[in-house]
Formats: sequence, C-alpha cells, structure tokens
Amino acid sequence: MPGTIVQIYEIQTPDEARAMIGLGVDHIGSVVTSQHRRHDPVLRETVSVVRQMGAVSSLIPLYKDPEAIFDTLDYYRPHIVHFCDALNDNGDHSVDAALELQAAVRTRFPDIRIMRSIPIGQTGAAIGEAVLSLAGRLEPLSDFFLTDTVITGAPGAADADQPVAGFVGITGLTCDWSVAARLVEVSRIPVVLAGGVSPENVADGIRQVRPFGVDSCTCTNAVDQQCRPIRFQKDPARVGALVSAARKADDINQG
Ligand SMILES: O=C(O)c1ccccc1NCC(=O)[C@H](O)[C@H](O)COP(=O)(O)O
Repeated sequence: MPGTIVQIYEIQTPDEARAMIGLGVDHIGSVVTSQHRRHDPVLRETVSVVRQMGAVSSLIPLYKDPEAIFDTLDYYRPHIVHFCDALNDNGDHSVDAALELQAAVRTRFPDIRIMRSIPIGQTGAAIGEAVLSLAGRLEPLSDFFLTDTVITGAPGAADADQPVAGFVGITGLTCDWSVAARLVEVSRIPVVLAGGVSPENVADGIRQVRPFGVDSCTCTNAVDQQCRPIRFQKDPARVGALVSAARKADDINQG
C-alpha cells in the first residue's frame, strides 16, 4: 500500500520548494494571493521547479472570478488547482456555481486535477450529514477532497469568520476527525486531512482518519517572538519532523 502523501502550504519561492522536496514533501502548495497581481514570475518558477524535481504542485487562487482563474491556470500550469472558497447556497457563491467552474476547468485544462476543500467544524461543532451531502455534490467534478476546519461548524456558513474571509483554511485548528474519517470511508476520490495538522498530531490523524494524504500550513510555519505563526514562512525543522512522523505512522500501520 502506498504511504500517506504529505502536502505543505505556503511555498512561494523556488529555494523553499527545493528545500521542502529535499525534506520529503510530496505536494508543494503555493498561493496566488491577488487577482490583480496574479502573474508572479517567482511563483511561476516555483511551480516549474516542483515539476522538474518530480514532485506535485498544488495552487490556490485566492479569488473567485472564473476568467481570472482560467488565466492563472494558463500562466502557472500547476498539477493541481485547489479551490478552498467557502460555498454558500444562500449567498452569491453557490455550490452550483462552483460545479460550473470545476466543469469548465476540466474542459479547458484536462491535465490539471482539481482539489476541493470540504469545510468541517471542530469536534462538537461539525454536522456530519451536511458535510457528506456537500461532498457528494462536489465529488463528480473533483479529483481530491481536502478536509479543512471551518470555525463555525456549519459548512459554508459565516464566511467572514474565517481567517481569510470567504475562504476555508489556515485556522491552525483541527476539525472533527470522526467526520473526516467518515468522508474517507464513503468518498470515491482521495481525501487529504488538513486543519491544524502538526508534527505532534499527524500520526494520530493518520491512524484515526486513514486519509490518502495529510496537509499542513499553520503548524509548520515559522513563528514570531509572540509564538504567532508567520504566513508564507516555513520552519524547515517542523516540516521535517512532520514528514518523519507521517512516515513512521505509515510503517506502524503497515507493519
Ligand atoms: O495559505 C493561504 O493563504 C490560504 C488562505 C485561505 C485558505 C487556505 C489557504 N491555504 C492553504 C490551505 O488550504 C492549508 O494548507 C490549510 O488551510 C491547512 O490548515 P492549517 O494547517 O490549519 O493552516
């Protein structure tokens, strides 16, 4: 059985990508932060280095306009486009609109796979049936799911409460792993476990959820003097510790 893949965000330069791949990271996650400054030659070189080194690039466009997203994919040509926008059937960003976008990406970019974040509340706040129902709607037009923590519990609700308004992610908090495990069981596509994954808890996450992969951003970032994570700056020692803990967990599970 292949081991659990490790995906690490936010890798924004070629040197960081080389360092992360050297530490054993499988998927290198990068973020295009602005629709208006979406052509970033350094980031494009980063994606290209990942491809040359035989790793997998995952790219988040942190905006929602379909034409800007198509243009972004044309410019970077990542292996995976990762959509983590908060979906809300009561608002202007519906699941149907997301499905339409994902269908258009499949038609225009048949080589680019689609990762879709599935929001799950923290333990005690997650609504399992709603999570599985949302995932069921998105599955036909997605290639991977990534479970990620939503602060309020209800999928798609209270978009503005998230660290980046309108997007799900970078909370540094774990979601309800029993719901994530249920998604792994029923899903026909691979599921990556994210949200608060750290060197300290990754082995438990692998054991309890049995995901295809694990993803980490906040808990492997460098920290400032007040111990607050610094966005877009990794701590290579923590990334290395997470990779080793994940590999050890795989060995125990398979042995
Ligand atoms: O990295 C960003 O800027 C970002 C912003 C908004 C949503 C997601 C974002 N990035 C990456 C991911 O999808 C994360 O890897 C994921 O949220 C992991 O959660 P955590 O480890 O708790 O930061």
